[in-house]
Amino acid sequence: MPENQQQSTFAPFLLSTPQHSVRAHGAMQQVDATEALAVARQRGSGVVGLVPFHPDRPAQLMVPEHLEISAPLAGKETQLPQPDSVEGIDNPDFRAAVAAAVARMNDGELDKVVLSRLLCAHYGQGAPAPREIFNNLLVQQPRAYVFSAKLPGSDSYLMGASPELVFSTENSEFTTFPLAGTAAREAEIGSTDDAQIGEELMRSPKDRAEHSTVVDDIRTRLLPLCEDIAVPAVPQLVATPQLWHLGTKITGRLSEGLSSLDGARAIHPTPAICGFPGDRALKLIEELEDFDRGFFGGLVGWMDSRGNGEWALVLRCAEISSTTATLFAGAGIIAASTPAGEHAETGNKFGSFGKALGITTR
Ligand SMILES: C=C(O[C@@H]1C=C(C(=O)O)C=C[C@H]1O)C(=O)O
Repeated sequence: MPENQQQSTFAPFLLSTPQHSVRAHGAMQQVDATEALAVARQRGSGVVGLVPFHPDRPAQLMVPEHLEISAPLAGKETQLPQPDSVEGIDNPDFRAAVAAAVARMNDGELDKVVLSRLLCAHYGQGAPAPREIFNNLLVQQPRAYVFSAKLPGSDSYLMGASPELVFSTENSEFTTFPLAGTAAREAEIGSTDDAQIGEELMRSPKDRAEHSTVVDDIRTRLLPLCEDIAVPAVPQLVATPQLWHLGTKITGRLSEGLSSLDGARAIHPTPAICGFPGDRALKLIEELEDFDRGFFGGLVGWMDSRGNGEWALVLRCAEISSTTATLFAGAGIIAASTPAGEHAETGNKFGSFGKALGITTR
């Protein structure tokens, strides 16, 4: 099948987690957040979609004709053709932005900001088919929220393998599992050295400070919306095939009448992807980043007609057009951050999507 036909038959929305997969079929009705559940109920379906990073921008939510929930999707790994060039491996502007952010923190303006950058792979002969990239992600990132969504008004797809759950509910029980604090798994996976890198991350004052800023803010924002909440005092180590993260699994009971999307939007964007205080971090991101995040750093997910579902952070992702793959990666900056360190961290984060494409990212 010619590549463009293959792209057009790829599902408009797919999400596969270690527990199940969610696939949208048939015509998609665009809805706004206030009417989404009523429409889903009326059509005997659910809601799928994306919420942008910027809290003031409209969400891209759909009620599909059918919503199929089944077993996790299995992929098949393929080696993809190499791009002609990759732009952004070294990004001096990003290092300068980190230095500027650190100066603002030393002036007492804010505690944390997440700054991100792009890596663009150019394919003169046409980018690999979204289906093939998606299959590689499924095989390579088996514990992630692997997602693909067709972007509104274009032939491009946003896809990725996110390790981070922003909010899920099952009846009124909720879970949010923020990650913040990162180390590259540079030693052989499962070796003593690998474990030691994780332990060092657990003991790192810089990463623990970055992490508690996130957990404290999420607790503050959720308290008015829930009946009870349990926040572990100490984070745990969370592994992806490429990285160690600090993570805290927060659980509780949401007040009656609130959906999984209500919960997710109450804490989005968390300081794991924006910063603290949120309004100052958002302004600084707009000042220091030279591109529009769009859905990067937003939410991707689904819910059933009763509002139960799950919303993951749009991370470790790329936008795939007919001739390019644009990868996104960010890192939490605090006063103790260094430009070279955060540049290396974002290079490592590109690596998870980079593996699916078979490209070097640092
Ligand atoms: C911003 C990204 O990741 C986020 C930032 C992290 C950090 O700064 O340590 C860790 C996990 C994510 O919350 C990304 O992957 O692009």
